[in-house]
Amino acid sequence: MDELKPWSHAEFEARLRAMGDRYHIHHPFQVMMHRGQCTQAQLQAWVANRYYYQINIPIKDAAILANCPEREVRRHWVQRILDHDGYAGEEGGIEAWLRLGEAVGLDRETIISQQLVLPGVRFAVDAYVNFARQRPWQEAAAASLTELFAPTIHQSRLSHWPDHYPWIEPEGYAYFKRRLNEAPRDVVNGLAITMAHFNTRELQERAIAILQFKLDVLWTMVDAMMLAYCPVQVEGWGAYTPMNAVAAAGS
Ligand SMILES: O=C(O)c1cc(C(=O)O)c2c(n1)C(=O)C(=O)c1cc(C(=O)O)[nH]c1-2
Repeated sequence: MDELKPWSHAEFEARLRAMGDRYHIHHPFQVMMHRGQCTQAQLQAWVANRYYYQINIPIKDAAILANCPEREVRRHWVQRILDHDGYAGEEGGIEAWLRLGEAVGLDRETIISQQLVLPGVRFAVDAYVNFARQRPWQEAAAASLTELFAPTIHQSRLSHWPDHYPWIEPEGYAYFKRRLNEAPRDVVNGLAITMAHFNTRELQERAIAILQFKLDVLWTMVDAMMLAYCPVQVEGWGAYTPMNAVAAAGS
């Protein structure tokens, strides 16, 4: 049987973008957050858990660099590490995330200690880092393409949280503002790599599967948080409390 023809770049990109239907913006925990239905304890728990993602993004990007023999690609990709870690005169995204944590009422030692990070969140984030370590760098670059959908979620937080959660210190919003500038630039670069490398139908379908894997990482993180921080009542059984959720919920 003849091999299927590759999709045109336009069709391939459209198929990648269509996967935004499965982005974590549609997860019930994110929907609750978006509608202003989260308690302060739930928002704090989300920020503390997401910290584990934030600190692992530059480690993931360093793994991509380590696997990439192309200087031109590294010259661009290294900027992602600097965005998060910062450099002289630039505090970086991780510091901005810690300030978001403080703006929602956490103290930075608690966040940095990772004591609130749930096992499910840890497993999901570690799966992403391990993917970047073990797979060809072009595959890991394609996995970053959930960033296609990230500006929408960052913008919705900037637009709605100040009304819904007036107790959040305005200082906390710096992280989301930064990402509005950084993510579109990353996407242009990530898409160019993906278009160039995944150039047969088989490889294009592989790219779709990789993006689904990454969507699953993000979805699984919020699944773990929802189970831990939104009370579930099972008849004849106590409330569900994973090991370290009690301290996080502050109840
Ligand atoms: O708040 C979010 O919903 C969200 C999602 C994602 C994403 O889609 O992976 C990223 C970010 N934020 C983000 O801030 C960020 O720096 C980032 C880097 C990456 C990546 O895969 O390299 N994703 C994301």
